[in-house]
Amino acid sequence: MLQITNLNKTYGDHHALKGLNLTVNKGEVFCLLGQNGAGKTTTINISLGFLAPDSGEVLINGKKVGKDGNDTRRHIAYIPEVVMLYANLTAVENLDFFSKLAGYSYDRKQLRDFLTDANLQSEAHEKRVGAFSKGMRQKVGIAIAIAKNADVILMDEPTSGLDPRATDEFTRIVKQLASQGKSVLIATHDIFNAVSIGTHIGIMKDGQLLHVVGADNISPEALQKLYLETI
Ligand SMILES: Nc1ncnc2c1ncn2[C@@H]1O[C@H](COP(=O)(O)OP(=O)(O)OP(=O)(O)O)[C@@H](O)[C@H]1O
Repeated sequence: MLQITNLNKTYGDHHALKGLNLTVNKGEVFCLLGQNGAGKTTTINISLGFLAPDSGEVLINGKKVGKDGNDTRRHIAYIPEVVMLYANLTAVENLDFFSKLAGYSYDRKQLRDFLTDANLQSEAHEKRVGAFSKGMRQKVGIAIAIAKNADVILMDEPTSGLDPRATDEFTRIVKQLASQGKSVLIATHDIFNAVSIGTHIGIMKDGQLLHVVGADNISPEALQKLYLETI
């Protein structure tokens, strides 16, 4: 579970987060929409412990990011827009490397099973990732999150540059992760995908969350209208 309470962050005299409150319970997918500069990446970076807030706190399963750093890092995974992997290593080797960094050691079959769970086709498991598409790299990133047994998964712009089929596949995997009890926070500009992938959708402007809607209660058209009226 991810709980963000009254988070404030300034860069010089720019107030990037203004008392942000946001909760992602187990099994929820929270899509955070907002213009460039709304504060989405700042929120993710503070949640990961990369940046310290001026005030407020982020709790991962009840433990405070920063203060209980080792406890929170173990339970959180981050999938950036472009997943950074070692080009000369295979998918299995990359997964092995990043799993070991997180303190887990798996045999080859377990590693391949995680890649299969992330929907990476088996022919790609033993191939070097240098030539992988964005969608394939993302699947390795998801396999890393699964292998790490992260309860909270943060994603930045996961569907930008994915073709419709890859977006559909990605949507199914995220729903599966949520059905297993993960809490997923996705920063995105993709309004249509937010409605299909999210359980909740938040619209952020100038460091504040101005609306939170349940994805079941809104059509893509209505969300687009609300978004354009808000930002
Ligand atoms: N290191 C920094 N130094 C100064 N200002 C920053 C820094 N990082 C972010 N900002 C400013 O803080 C505000 C929020 O930025 P942030 O990157 O969190 O927004 P965002 O919603 O993620 O935008 P995008 O959709 O472009 O990724 C912006 O006005 C940005 O210019």
